[in-house]
Amino acid sequence: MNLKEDVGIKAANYVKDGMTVGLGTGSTAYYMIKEIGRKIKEEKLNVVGVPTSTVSKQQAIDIGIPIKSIDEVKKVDLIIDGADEISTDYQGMKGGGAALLFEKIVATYTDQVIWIVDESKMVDKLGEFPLPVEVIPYGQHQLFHLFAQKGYHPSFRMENDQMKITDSGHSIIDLNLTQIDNPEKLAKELDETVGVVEHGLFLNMVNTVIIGKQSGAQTISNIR
Ligand SMILES: O=C[C@H](O)[C@H](O)[C@H](O)COP(=O)(O)O
Repeated sequence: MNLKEDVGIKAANYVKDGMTVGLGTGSTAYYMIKEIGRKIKEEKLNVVGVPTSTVSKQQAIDIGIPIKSIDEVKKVDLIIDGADEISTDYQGMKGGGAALLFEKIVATYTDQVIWIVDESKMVDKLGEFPLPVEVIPYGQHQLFHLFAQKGYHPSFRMENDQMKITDSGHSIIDLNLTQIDNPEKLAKELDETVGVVEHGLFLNMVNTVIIGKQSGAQTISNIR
């Protein structure tokens, strides 16, 4: 069974007629977007999608999901998105696909947040996956040194031997932390660091998690 496909399809069932839906990014969200496209075509589902990246936007356009930007809608009813790690207390890390900024903006203005993951993403503590920090290019090497001095083992995100540039023109510094004991403290510290635009800690944000398992998907609702 393709676990990402399974949870993508299950999550699309939360989308009801007339909703405005945040379209997450990544290899799991891909299946959710595909399923919403199918429902529009075959079941005449009537929805508007708010994409969180140029990749999701293009996929939505290609399969006929009507889209609007976050600034063109009054509010978003639901966002369905992937995650890189989810801890046992349902805090998340995102941004492995460099879409964290738009994902966090859309999630912030959304009534209900659903994350879809395969079981490999469930962890005791966040931090094994490198924490993405989106930074303004001006001064980014100073920031890199600052993170190195703090022992955060930074690395610039690369793509085809070039620095990865996000949809909003920023760079990404990944922090190789191994384990994050206090995500709230680290999030606050990064929020207060000049030059940091956003980071991949998505704390106290998710309402529902759908976990793909070989034995059958598990849905955890009413998280907050
Ligand atoms: O920037 C990318 C997003 O945060 C993704 O949702 C996250 O990286 C998970 O992606 P995937 O489903 O491909 O593992």
